Amino acid sequence: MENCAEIRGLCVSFNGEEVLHGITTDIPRHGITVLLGRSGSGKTTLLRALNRLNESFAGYMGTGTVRLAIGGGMKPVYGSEAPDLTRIRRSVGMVFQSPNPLPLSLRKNMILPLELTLGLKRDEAEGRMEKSLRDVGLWDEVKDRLNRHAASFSGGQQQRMCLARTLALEPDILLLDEPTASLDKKSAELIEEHLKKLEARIPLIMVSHSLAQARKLGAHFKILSEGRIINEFEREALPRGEAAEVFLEELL
Ligand SMILES: Nc1ncnc2c1ncn2[C@@H]1O[C@H](COP(=O)(O)OP(=O)(O)OP(=O)(O)O)[C@@H](O)[C@H]1O
Repeated sequence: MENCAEIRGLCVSFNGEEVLHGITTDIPRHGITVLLGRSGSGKTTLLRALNRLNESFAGYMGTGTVRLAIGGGMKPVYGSEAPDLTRIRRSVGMVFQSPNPLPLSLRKNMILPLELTLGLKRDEAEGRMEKSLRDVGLWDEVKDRLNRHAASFSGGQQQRMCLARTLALEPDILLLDEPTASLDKKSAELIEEHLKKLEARIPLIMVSHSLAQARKLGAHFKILSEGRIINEFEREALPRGEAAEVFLEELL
């Protein structure tokens, strides 16, 4: 199976305390990979190891290797052979638990990263904005209100905008850290619907606390406990229907 990530002996510590203990795993290119585990098991830290976000925190230390399918081949993300950090962050998009719009209009939220990161001209950026907002089913809802402050939209709309803003940069891999945790059921379902469509286009690696969501979206599952992967399996291993959630719960 083609991989989007190959992780070998990954250890991460903060202030001398090791929180990931030699993780070795492959993440397939196709199908959503879901990271599950109890609170504090290291899911977010593992996700952040992929775009080197752990480095932004005080007291970080890491060893091991991570190779990602970015820029048309498998590339190390740590060490002297790695592309520069800006390039890595652009290639590995991330959507966080709560929407994080810039304190600007929705249009500026979408356009600025395209102009500043990709150097697109205004017309091109506007076109890309529309396409990405359509991808997340938001265009028709917001097209007449693009100059309104991003924070004035609903939480679900803001989160879809954040997803669109990340997708507009055309990342090679998309990381999702509990992307629906702050949303109501209906908004969460909308995001799930769009993630399901995106999986054909881009590798998605997602942390989720919702077993129902994991069952709905996951193709590959990795269960973490105390900084280690303790179980890995494919969708086919899940029992049918809601029994899948009981099965997953028992593994956590
Ligand atoms: N920036 C940081 N500084 C210090 N310790 C950290 C930092 N980030 C994570 N940790 C520690 O690493 C361990 C794993 O945390 P992490 O957030 O990765 O777990 P998680 O499984 O994502 O938890 P949750 O489901 O509650 O979000 C925890 O003990 C946490 O306190």
